[in-house]
Amino acid sequence: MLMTIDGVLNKDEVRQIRKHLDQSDWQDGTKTAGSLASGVKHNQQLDENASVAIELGNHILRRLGSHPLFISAALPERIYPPKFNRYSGGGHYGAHVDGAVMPLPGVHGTLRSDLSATLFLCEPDEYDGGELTIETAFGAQQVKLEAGDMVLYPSSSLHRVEPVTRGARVCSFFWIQSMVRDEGKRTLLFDLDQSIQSLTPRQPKGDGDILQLTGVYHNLLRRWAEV
Ligand SMILES: O=C(O)CCC(=O)C(=O)O
Ligand SMILES: [Fe+2]
Repeated sequence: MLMTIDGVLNKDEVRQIRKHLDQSDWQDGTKTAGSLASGVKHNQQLDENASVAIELGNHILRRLGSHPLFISAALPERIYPPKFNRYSGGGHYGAHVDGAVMPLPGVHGTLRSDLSATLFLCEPDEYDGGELTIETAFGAQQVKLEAGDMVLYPSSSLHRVEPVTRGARVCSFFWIQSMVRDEGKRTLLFDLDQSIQSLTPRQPKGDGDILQLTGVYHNLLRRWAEV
């Protein structure tokens, strides 16, 4: 499932984050390209060990942790510390698939990438090009969101970032290991949860049917979650 999650950050937060990012040292992104991406990556990234990257990343993680739509859709078990990238002057990222298993920086342990995320930190009118093009079963989808909005898509998808021909595209990007690895099962749980959420305010408190549906949700999660 490819979905957008609006308002992960408000415009004030984006402004603050951009103020820090625009003053930061950006490195050539090819330095951190893994074997799957080498040769196709032409962008800039913030050093993931820089204190500014760690602090801004933690702020994004706090916002994600209290975002009901993100939790419902991703069922996160682990989130890679958010990274930051910048494309300008024709910068682009050719077609690739993200690595399946990544070492987590700073700790012993790894993350299996089930979902990939891009959180936009600039408005669409600040740059030309730069669409995130994701191949899906229904054809290629082009994504270019407002600042503060985020796209979530399966890490198994072939994707690319189109050349930025004017201005600069600044984003945060990261990966999520979900409690529910299987995309189809995760989508069923998301649909069930969203239906329960929309029915709940319309029914009397303690309604037996909603209670039963909520039980079904948790019992499916109990069967499918790997924690
Ligand atoms: O910049 C983006 O939106 C995606 C970046 C990306 O695909 C990656 O770093 O693997
Ligand atoms: Fe990628």
